[in-house]
Amino acid sequence: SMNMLHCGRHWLDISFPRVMGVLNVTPDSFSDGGRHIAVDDALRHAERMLAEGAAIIDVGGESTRPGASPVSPQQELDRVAPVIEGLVRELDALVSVDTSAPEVMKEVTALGAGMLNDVRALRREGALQAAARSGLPVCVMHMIGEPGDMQDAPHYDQEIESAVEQFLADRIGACEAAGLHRERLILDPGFGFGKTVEHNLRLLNRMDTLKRFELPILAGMSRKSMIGKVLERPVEERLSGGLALATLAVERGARLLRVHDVGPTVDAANMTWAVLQEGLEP
Ligand SMILES: Nc1nc2[nH]c(SCCc3ccc(S(N)(=O)=O)cc3)nc2c(=O)[nH]1
Repeated sequence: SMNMLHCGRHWLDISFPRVMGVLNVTPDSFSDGGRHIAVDDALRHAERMLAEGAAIIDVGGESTRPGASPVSPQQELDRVAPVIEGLVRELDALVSVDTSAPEVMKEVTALGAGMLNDVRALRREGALQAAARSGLPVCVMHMIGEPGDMQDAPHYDQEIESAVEQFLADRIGACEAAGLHRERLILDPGFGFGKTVEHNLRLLNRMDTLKRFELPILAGMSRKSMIGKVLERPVEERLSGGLALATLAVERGARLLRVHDVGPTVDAANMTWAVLQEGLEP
């Protein structure tokens, strides 16, 4: 139904805004010697985010920040598999996996992942089929180009919100044609993926147009350059800006917020929700 997402062995109530905590499993922390320490560190970080109110932990084996270089599915799996196993077995966490690779989707589903998060919106060969077979909810996100070139003078022949809306409508159609029911989809405008700062600001301001799809919306703006460029703050000083964006995203209809600073964002989202609901729902 609209308000509950079936995420493998978890049911996620999205009748109110939920926070997704970002867990970095960067390659350098997984050099052979450091693997176990790095996995333990990751699990402790996840435990803290869960204690701060994260409903989901988001793990990715491929960096998709601007300029990042591609990784093989095996490299992705080597990075995320040990962490997913720990998250599932030790913390019983609802785990979202950032991947575009069908092989990774299949393997992480077997490991107990609860959600797939594909910044390429299942456009890779075999991804639609793998996502459909997983039975999991899938976040499909708008991105133009690849991380290596997406920020090279991003340009659109139409308004950004129309381009994003058209792209997501097309992906919803492709998913349904592949037997992936639209109720399993989460939509994401993809802040920072092939967009200028002005594109990102306009996109957030007009994000309520995505409500027409009647599907949950995910927004990921935490510590991104749209904050840095407006406030002229380095990445470690972008929390206040990020909370302003999270508040606006909830007001514009987002139900999932992908962030690094879980506790503060949970409070900002809950405060915003209380105003929108004009009270503390039973
Ligand atoms: N669904 C979903 N998944 C995501 N995974 C990531 S990783 C962030 C990569 C990045 C870093 C920094 C900039 S920038 N140049 O704007 O600061 C852009 C992209 N993000 C998202 C997001 O939003 N949604």
